[in-house]
Amino acid sequence: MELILKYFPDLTDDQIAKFTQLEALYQDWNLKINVVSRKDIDELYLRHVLHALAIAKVITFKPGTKLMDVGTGGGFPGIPLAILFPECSFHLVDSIAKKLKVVDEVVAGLELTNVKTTHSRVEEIKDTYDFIISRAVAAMPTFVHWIKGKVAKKQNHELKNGILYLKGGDLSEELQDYKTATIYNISDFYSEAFFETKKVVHLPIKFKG
Ligand SMILES: C[S@@+](CC[C@H](N)C(=O)[O-])C[C@H]1O[C@@H](n2cnc3c(N)ncnc32)[C@H](O)[C@@H]1O
Repeated sequence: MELILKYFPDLTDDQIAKFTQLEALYQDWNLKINVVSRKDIDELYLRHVLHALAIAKVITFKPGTKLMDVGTGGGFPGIPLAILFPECSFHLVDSIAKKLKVVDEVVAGLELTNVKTTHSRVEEIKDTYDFIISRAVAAMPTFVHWIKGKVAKKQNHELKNGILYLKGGDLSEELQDYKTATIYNISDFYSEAFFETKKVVHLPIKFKG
């Protein structure tokens, strides 16, 4: 928990309580349904929570912002961001029901009223969102194809709209066709060695006309 407070010192008591409770909930549920590897559970705050919150170092979502986490798995990056932005709504989607079972239990345990989950492939989702967030799900060309038509046209953010994707490694080849993408090095925000090669990619979605 100290790790989270090191980089997010302005958390409310409620947020601190929720981030603290998160670890026990994941440990408990992971024993029943393995969605997070043993090593990752031992370093939950570093590998999952802080990693997810790197998106909040790139943008502060305004109250009312509508987000979808595509391929949320065990709830990342959606759950930590939903704790940090309680006035925004988060739709967590995954095509594997077992993983969402854990997410549903964690959401219930934390009494997160701003999160809903759907068991579905994202291609089947019909709604639109201000931002689509994701980590480790698909290469950008596939991902952009999947979320076509799912980003809302209204632009009420300095970053406008679009995709915020947590990715690792060298992205130059994967992003070569996306000239409007901005890549943020997470090591500029956090000093832990774990983040050395990790990035947040923002890809705005442009509309014709
Ligand atoms: C490597 S896991 C990443 C999970 C989580 N985002 C994380 O970083 O911990 C990829 C997840 O994407 C989900 N997934 C893959 N293709 C999908 C699709 N088309 N629609 C929804 N979920 C998908 C998988 O079921 C899996 O849970």
